[in-house]
Amino acid sequence: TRSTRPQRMLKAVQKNATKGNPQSVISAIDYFCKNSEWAMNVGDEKGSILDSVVTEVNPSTVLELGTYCGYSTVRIARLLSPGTKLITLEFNPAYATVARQIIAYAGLQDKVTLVEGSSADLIPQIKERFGITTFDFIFLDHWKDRYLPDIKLFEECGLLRKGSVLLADNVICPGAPEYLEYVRNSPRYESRYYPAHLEYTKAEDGLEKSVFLG
Ligand SMILES: O=C(NCc1cccc(CNc2ccc3[nH]ncc3c2)c1)c1cc(-c2ccc(F)cc2)cc(O)c1O
Ligand SMILES: [Mg+2]
Repeated sequence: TRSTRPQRMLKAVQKNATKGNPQSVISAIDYFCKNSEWAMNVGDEKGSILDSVVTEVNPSTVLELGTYCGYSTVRIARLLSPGTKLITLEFNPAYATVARQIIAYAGLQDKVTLVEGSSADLIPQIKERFGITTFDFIFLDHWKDRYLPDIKLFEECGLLRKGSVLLADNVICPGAPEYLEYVRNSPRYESRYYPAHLEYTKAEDGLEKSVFLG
């Protein structure tokens, strides 16, 4: 049967990247998406903004919602201090299978815990399952209609502390209007929009960075 796009992306990584070299894995995926098939990775333009925010925060505890093929997982994990791990959550088992292999190819498997499941189920379990009190950095890149319910869930579960940084992909395209309205109008967040473009296209998109004020 015909391969899937994530499987073809994995093949491109295995063919064009150097094992254990995260930057070469990032470049191989971007090349594949620009020259072969578009895919919903955060991409190089928004990825550079992600890099700068992660570097600025230098987080000890990290959560990513929406692994897909692991592109942003690799971007984040390659920047973490030694001993720091990130938890990434993926609902689609086929995506998770490819992501594990791409993360391993980059040599970052020891810095990543990939959990299969949905945010609604996992978020309330995080404290007991992973011994985490609060997150320093959260990257939202899963179903766009889950951004708002999930940020409220983070608050309810006490997973945010004064200074926790949430970075949301696709706030323009496909869009997360209710989430934007919430973080931009809530007195509990300081929000800032980083304009960019939808990965590998000229369409407008951007990232919203929101700092929890406690
Ligand atoms: O929709 C998007 N991504 C989310 C997504 C999408 C599908 C499946 C999953 C399954 N993974 C999943 C689900 C629920 C979950 N709960 N907790 C974890 C978790 C994980 C996740 C997206 C779309 C576009 C886009 C498409 C088309 C177009 F024309 C323009 C733009 C661009 C992006 O950058 C995007 O990020
Ligand atoms: Mg995205």
